[in-house]
Amino acid sequence: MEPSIILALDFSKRQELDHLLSAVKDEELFVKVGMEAFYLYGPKLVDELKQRGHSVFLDLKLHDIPNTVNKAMRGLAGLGVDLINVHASGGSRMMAAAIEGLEAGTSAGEKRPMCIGVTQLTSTSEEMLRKELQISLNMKDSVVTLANLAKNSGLDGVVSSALEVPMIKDACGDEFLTVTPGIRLEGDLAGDQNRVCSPTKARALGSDYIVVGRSITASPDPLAAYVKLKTEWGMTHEIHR
Ligand SMILES: O=C(O)c1cc(=O)[nH]c(=O)n1[C@@H]1O[C@H](COP(=O)(O)O)[C@@H](O)[C@H]1O
Repeated sequence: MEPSIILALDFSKRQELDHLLSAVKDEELFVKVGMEAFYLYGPKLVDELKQRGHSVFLDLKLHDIPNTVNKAMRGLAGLGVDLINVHASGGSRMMAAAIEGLEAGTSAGEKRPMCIGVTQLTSTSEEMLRKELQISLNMKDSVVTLANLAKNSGLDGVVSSALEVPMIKDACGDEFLTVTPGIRLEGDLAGDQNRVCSPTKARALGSDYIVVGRSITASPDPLAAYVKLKTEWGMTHEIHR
């Protein structure tokens, strides 16, 4: 059973990353390693986090031709991460190839990493969708279309804003995982995020996991921020799968 708050380790300085980890050292953690840290510190960092007993979400948002994604996932599966992602807009063949690659790269007796598809990034607004990306669907319909595509391609869930979770659960079922970034504690700046939500509201909307970066990492007291988040999200909220 892992904690359902995913802490984004978005750092390019190893010292800052270690400082955060030492602030929350007594917590049972589900951490996320994204592009910022992985491109610099790579598989070694993932290995260290696993050695410390943390659950790890490797957030590299793969988006390429099916063959490349398949081969990349074969290698990444060997890192022993718990959760990994692709962009759902890469299409059904790409997503199916990702799952095949993960299965092929997972050693016998081990559990393959759960794989989720990013629907629309939480930094994307309704206006960007329409004007820049020229997508004729509104945000909720676009997110649900991509969630259905991800489900039918064999993925375990999706990344979206918490605001779209009820529609995703209606369309794809309760078991289909929803992982929701764009979480802000009251008073925190949204920054580059457009579709933001508080932890309390995310829980009420039925999110399975919330992803939190700057509300904790940019806080002068990261442990206090993490504990506040845990309280608002609900300490007893656990995922059973
Ligand atoms: O896949 C993700 O994790 C992700 C998808 C998305 O749509 N939006 C999003 O913010 N994220 C990640 O979630 C984290 C959010 O960070 P904060 O905005 O600092 O809480 C970052 O590491 C993003 O890369």
